[in-house]
Amino acid sequence: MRSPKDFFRPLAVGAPEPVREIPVRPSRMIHFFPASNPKMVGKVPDMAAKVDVLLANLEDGVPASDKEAARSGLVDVGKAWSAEGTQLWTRVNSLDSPWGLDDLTTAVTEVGEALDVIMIPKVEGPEDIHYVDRLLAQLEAKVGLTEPLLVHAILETARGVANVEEICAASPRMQGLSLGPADLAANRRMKTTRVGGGHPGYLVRQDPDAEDDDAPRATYQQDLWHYTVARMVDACVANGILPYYGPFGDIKDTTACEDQFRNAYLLGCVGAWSLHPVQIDIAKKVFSPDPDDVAHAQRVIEAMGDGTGAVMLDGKMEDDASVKQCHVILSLAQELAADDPELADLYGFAGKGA
Ligand SMILES: CC(=O)SCCNC(=O)CCNC(=O)[C@H](O)C(C)(C)COP(=O)(O)OP(=O)(O)OC[C@H]1O[C@@H](n2cnc3c(N)ncnc32)[C@H](O)[C@@H]1OP(=O)(O)O
Ligand SMILES: O=CC(=O)O
Ligand SMILES: [Mg+2]
Repeated sequence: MRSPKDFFRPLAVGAPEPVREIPVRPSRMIHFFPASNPKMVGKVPDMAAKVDVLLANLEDGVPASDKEAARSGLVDVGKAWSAEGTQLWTRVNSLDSPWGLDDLTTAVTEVGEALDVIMIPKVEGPEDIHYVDRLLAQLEAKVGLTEPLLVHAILETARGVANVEEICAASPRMQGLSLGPADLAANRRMKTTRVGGGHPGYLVRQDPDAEDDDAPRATYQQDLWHYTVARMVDACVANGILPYYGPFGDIKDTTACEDQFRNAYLLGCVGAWSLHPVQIDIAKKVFSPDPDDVAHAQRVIEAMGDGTGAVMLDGKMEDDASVKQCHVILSLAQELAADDPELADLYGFAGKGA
C-alpha cells in the first residue's frame, strides 16, 4: 500500500498532479455508442447535445473483427470533439484482452486532451487499478497532458464485488463504479439470460390462507440487484466517488427500465447507462430530483431554521437527520439546474438564486 503522503504524487515524472476531489458534473446518463459504427459516429454532435456523458464503446457489443475500427472511431470522435458541457468517456477492452493495452495507449496519446474518464471493464481488484494508474501516468507524461484522466471501473465479477472497497480506494483517479449486471450474472453463475433488470422467478409468495388451501396467493417479484447496488453505493460514498447503475437491455420495456433506474437513484446512484436513444430521457427524468421533492426539501429546510431540533410539518416529525436528506435533494437539484435553465424553471429557481 502507498503511504498517505505519496497517494497524491504523480506516478511518473512529468505526469499531472492527481485530483483531490471528483469534479461535480451532471452524469445522469452515460450514453453508449459503438465507436466502430460510422453511422453512429456521424451522429455524435447530435447525441452530444442531448446527454451528460457520451461514451465511445470499444469493448463488449463491438465484434472482435471491428476492434481496430472502434479504436479509430474513438480517435475521430476525440479529434473533432467540441461539445461544451458534455463529457467524453471511452470504455476500453479488458486488461487481459488482446486489445486493452493498445486501446489505453491510443486513447491517451491520440485523444487524451478530449477525454474525461476511461471506463475499465471486469475490474477484479485494486491491482487492476494500480496497473492502469501507472500506465496512464506514463502516457500522460509522454504527451504532456496537464489534467489527469479519471478512471471508472465496472463491477462485473464476483471477485470484483468481494474487493469493491479496495477498488474504490486504489487511486485518486477513481471517479466511480458501474454495476455490470450481465457479466456479473454470468460470472456468479446466476441462472438468468438478460442484461440487467429482474426475473419473474425471483420472488416471494404470500403465506397460505389458514382456512382455505385453494385461496390464491400473491407473489412479489424481488430486485436481483439490490444487494450489489447497495454494497457498491456504500463503497463509493466511503471513498468519495460516484455509483451508477449499468445497462438495461430490454430496450422496448421502458417502464421496467424506469423502475430499475429509479431503484438505483433511490439507493444513492447518480446515473445509469443509456444504450438506445429511448433510454436518455428516462435517465434524465429519474436521476433529476422530482420537483415535488425539491419543493418539500425547501419547506423542511426553511422550517428547521439552523437545522437542529425537531418540528412537526404536515403531521410528520422532521429533525437534524431528515433535514440532511433534504439538503442532499436540494443540492443535487441546484447542481443540475445550474447547467439546465428548463430544470431551473421546473424547480422554481429561475431568477431566485434557489
Ligand atoms: C452488457 C453491456 O456491455 S451493455 C453495453 C454494450 N452494448 C451497447 O453499447 C449497445 C448500444 N446500442 C446499440 O448498439 C443499438 O441501440 C442496438 C444494436 C441495441 C439497437 O440498434 P438498432 O437496431 O439500430 O435500434 P433502432 O432501430 O431502434 O434504432 C433507432 C435509431 O436510433 C439509432 N440508435 C440506436 N442505438 C443508438 C445509440 N446507442 N446511440 C445513438 N443512436 C442510436 C439507430 O441508429 C437508429 O437511427 P436511424 O433512425 O437514424 O436509423
Ligand atoms: O458491461 C456490462 C455488463 O452488464 O456486463
Ligand atoms: Mg460487461
